[in-house]
Amino acid sequence: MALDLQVRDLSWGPRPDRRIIEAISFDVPAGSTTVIVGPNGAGKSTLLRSIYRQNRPTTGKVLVGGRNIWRLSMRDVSRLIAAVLQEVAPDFSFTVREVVAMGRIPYCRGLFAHGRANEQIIEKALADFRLIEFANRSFSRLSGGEKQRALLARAIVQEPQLLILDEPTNHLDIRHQLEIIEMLKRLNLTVLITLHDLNLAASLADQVLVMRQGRICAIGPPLATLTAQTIRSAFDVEAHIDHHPRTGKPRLSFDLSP
Ligand SMILES: Nc1ncnc2c1ncn2[C@@H]1O[C@H](COP(=O)(O)OP(=O)(O)OP(=O)(O)O)[C@@H](O)[C@H]1O
Repeated sequence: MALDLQVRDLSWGPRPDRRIIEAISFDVPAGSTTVIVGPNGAGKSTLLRSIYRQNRPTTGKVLVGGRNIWRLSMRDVSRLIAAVLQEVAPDFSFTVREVVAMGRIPYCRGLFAHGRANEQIIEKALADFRLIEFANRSFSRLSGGEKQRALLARAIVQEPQLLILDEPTNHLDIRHQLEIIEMLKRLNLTVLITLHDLNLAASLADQVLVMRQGRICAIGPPLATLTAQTIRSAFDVEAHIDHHPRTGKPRLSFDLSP
């Protein structure tokens, strides 16, 4: 069962006189996907960190399934929300299977998951993310894209109601990018994700949230938000938009403003 996310009047800054995100309010309906896009420094990662309890909001609140996440224990939050954020992946001296198994910690007493049900969940994620051949290898010896897939698998085995992902495709080759997008579409989860690739955003999103200078500058379905005008105002580039011949989704190409 997926739960909805409600973000209300959320602001955060490192100091009282410096706000990086300001007055952000939006909903992600249960089971749907919202993609956050915006130029470098717009505040996308800061917004995700403020939703995932890393930044205590300066103002506002975050509700998952109607529950204020700051009023829940960390264990309860870990059963509700899984996140793969931009922080450099720690140099774990664990195997890939062990890293993925850590996603089961919120459901276990010890550090590693035991029992048949846990093992099945972990093996399925290793297979879904094409990690079987790396399962017994040290996480620290993987390539950037392989690490990314292992961290995504760890988030999925957490069986969250809400999945928060910051640029999960940035190290992936095109095949793995498309596989991750297809997998996210199939999950019955509420997903909040940042992407720089506006074509991937158009293909995945039920809703697109466009950010600029710490604020929302557009929010709505891809066809209403990924317009030439919004893209010009957020990114200062010209966008040419047609439609993918098979899927009918918006297809975007860009050049610099004359
Ligand atoms: N803890 C912090 N203290 C001071 N400034 C910060 C802090 N965290 C982020 N910033 C600044 O806030 C702005 C927004 O950063 P953020 O990482 O949220 O942007 P972003 O939209 O995710 O960018 P990118 O697309 O480059 O990843 C940047 O100018 C960044 O330097």
